[in-house]
Amino acid sequence: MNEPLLTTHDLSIGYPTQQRTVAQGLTLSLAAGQLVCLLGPNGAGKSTLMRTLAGLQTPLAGTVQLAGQPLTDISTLDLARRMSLVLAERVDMGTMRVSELVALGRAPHTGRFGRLTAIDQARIEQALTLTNTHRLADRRLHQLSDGERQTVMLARALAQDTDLILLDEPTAHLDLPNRVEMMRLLRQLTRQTGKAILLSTHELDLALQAADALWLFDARGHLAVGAPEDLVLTGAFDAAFDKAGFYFDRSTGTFTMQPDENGPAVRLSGNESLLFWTRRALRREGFAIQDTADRTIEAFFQQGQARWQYTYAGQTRMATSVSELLRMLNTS
Ligand SMILES: Nc1ncnc2c1ncn2[C@@H]1O[C@H](COP(=O)(O)OP(=O)(O)OP(=O)(O)O)[C@@H](O)[C@H]1O
Repeated sequence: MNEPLLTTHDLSIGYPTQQRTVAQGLTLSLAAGQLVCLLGPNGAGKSTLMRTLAGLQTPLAGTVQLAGQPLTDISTLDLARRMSLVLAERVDMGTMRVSELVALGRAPHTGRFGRLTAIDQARIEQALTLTNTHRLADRRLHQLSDGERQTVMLARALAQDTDLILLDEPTAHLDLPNRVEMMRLLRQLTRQTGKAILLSTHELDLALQAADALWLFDARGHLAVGAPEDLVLTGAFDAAFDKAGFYFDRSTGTFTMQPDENGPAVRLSGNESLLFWTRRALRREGFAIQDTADRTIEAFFQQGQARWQYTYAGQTRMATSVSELLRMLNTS
């Protein structure tokens, strides 16, 4: 494990004027080269922790240290050279061009007159290339979609070229392929450049796949820390998002709606890929799936076409789609 870059000791976070403690006793560590995802239900404390780690909010108690140095001892300029922050809130940048915004990422490095050197230009180029935002460089910020703006904000943070990057919900406005791409890029950055990245997200599935570690808040402000798989296997993951009506299916790693199971029981066998989707449909419709049931369904492929053979009370019928199968079950 690399040296810790960001550490907290017995940290309490919250809002003193409202007498609101969001979480306490947080002793955390983020190492160089690590991608950590901060997860938790709405209102658990993710943004509050992010802002406190970035020095935008004063801790109620305890300390935050960057490479062993208390955050409070680091000047604003030095902090900007070592830590970049992308917040979820939309910032009104007026008519600034994308290329100008990304160049602003170099401000902590460019000295009094803000003149860009060849190194600064190279970092800006690299940030635009990595985030695939070259094509937007001449556009004005108010002409971007929310997802494009989010990616451009990451480009600015990359141009800042800090060892530590904090991102509050960087995938919030992205479509699925771009969410996956963003996670892949962040993971690649930690691997190739040794940067430490902490991001808060509601993308549980992607976080489980991409993160080296999770910091997982539950609704009461308790924080569990560990490898994604360990937090799933210990039950911490289910518990953090515990709510009536759905459950975390450990065999697929997804949250699933709790089935009503008020319909008759069926026995299901056959081709694995068909079984997965047939099971989903049966559960949604309230059928219980049991190995001892009288109603049996065999799912298989015949000349490349999916088929479901349904047998009940000595009668066998063949369905050519899931919806046809459901109709048969609901009428017999
Ligand atoms: N300025 C504030 N003053 C007082 N309480 C606040 C303030 N901002 C947030 N809170 C409260 O602090 C708690 C944590 O909020 P926070 O925004 O950190 O949660 P979050 O995990 O980021 O939520 P979400 O997933 O909804 O973005 C919530 O109960 C919230 O109501």
